[in-house]
Amino acid sequence: MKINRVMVIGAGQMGSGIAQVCAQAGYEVVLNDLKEEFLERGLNGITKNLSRSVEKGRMAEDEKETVLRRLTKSTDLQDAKEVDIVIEAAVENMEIKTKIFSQLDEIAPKHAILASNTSSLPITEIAAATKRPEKVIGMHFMNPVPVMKLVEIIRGLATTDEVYQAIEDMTKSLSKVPVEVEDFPGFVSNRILMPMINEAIFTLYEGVASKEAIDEVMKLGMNHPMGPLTLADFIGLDTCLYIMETLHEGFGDDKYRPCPLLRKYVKAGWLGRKTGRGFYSYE
Ligand SMILES: CC(=O)CC(=O)SCCNC(=O)CCNC(=O)[C@H](O)C(C)(C)COP(=O)(O)OP(=O)(O)OC[C@H]1O[C@@H](n2cnc3c(N)ncnc32)[C@H](O)[C@@H]1OP(=O)(O)O
Ligand SMILES: NC(=O)C1=CN([C@@H]2O[C@H](COP(=O)(O)OP(=O)(O)OC[C@H]3O[C@@H](n4cnc5c(N)ncnc54)[C@H](OP(=O)(O)O)[C@@H]3O)[C@@H](O)[C@H]2O)C=CC1
Repeated sequence: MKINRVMVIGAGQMGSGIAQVCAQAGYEVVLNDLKEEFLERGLNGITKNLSRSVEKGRMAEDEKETVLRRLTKSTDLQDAKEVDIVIEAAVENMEIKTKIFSQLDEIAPKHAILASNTSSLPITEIAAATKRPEKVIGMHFMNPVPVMKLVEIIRGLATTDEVYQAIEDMTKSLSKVPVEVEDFPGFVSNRILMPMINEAIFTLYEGVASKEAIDEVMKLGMNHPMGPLTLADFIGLDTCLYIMETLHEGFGDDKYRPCPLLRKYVKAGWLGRKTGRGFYSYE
């Protein structure tokens, strides 16, 4: 299965990172979002990353221009007509994702793979919104995409070996390391990471320590590159809450109950770094 043309849906922090690494690996990339301004923001981020690589002498200026030329903007899903794979990285919401997948199923060529970068939602349920569940798969990148090596690959119940192999090959072509996991809520990464972050928020909520102290303990004591509250801000508190809700509902176990403080911050619109305020302020 030959993949040349890629559509990435969602030009947020994940979608723009995925578009960047795909373009750097030589794929033609259509980056789709609802509005032109989100695409501009995503492309500005990509340009900044590439410029930093040029400044550091890791990339030539003409290579940067070549990479940028491989990226096309789109605000119309109809642009999926000529791609070999779509990687969806819109918000972590089942209703939105299933709507996108059922539309893509009508638009994308028959041979096209429909992949989701979902952090936690069941791939089998997303696949059921299409008439090609055998070509639907989870391709879960980590944030920041240009830096992190892992891609978790999740098969839905109907995903074929051929489609799995194509995604594994593509992951390697992006200089990333594929790890296969089964389709259960949160997969492996967020089943382990997100309860740790949620517990850090409970620790703050219960007044056990200040936010700085909690982060310092995990950074200096456990050698984590970022403390859990800084990491939550980095991921996005809305995304953290969606993931906890998926774990809570999916396993029906109260050990996954989202911390009320997390809910409160999301209700306030304090979503972390992307909105300028979360547990910390970024203005
Ligand atoms: C929620 C989910 O579904 C799954 C997830 O993704 S969970 C989140 C997983 N990610 C993590 O846990 C990240 C934890 N944090 C880290 O690993 C590090 O703090 C970090 C890599 C983000 C930054 O590292 P740092 O050493 O503190 O900072 P810094 O020196 O500025 O950056 C290191 C390198 O990363 C690059 N980098 C940092 N942020 C970047 C970004 N957003 N985009 C591109 N490159 C970035 C820098 O340019 C730098 O590159 P060079 O060394 O080659 O110059
Ligand atoms: N943040 C992280 O660390 C990680 C996140 N993920 C997953 O990646 C996905 C995206 O997360 P992230 O990039 O952080 O989120 P962001 O909020 O940064 O970006 C999401 C983007 O998708 C756009 N969008 C929403 N609905 C649609 C739609 N119907 N069609 C096209 N674009 C749409 C949003 O626009 P608008 O602003 O208008 O809503 C926004 O620009 C989620 O599923 C998340 O769980 C996976 C790994 C790590």
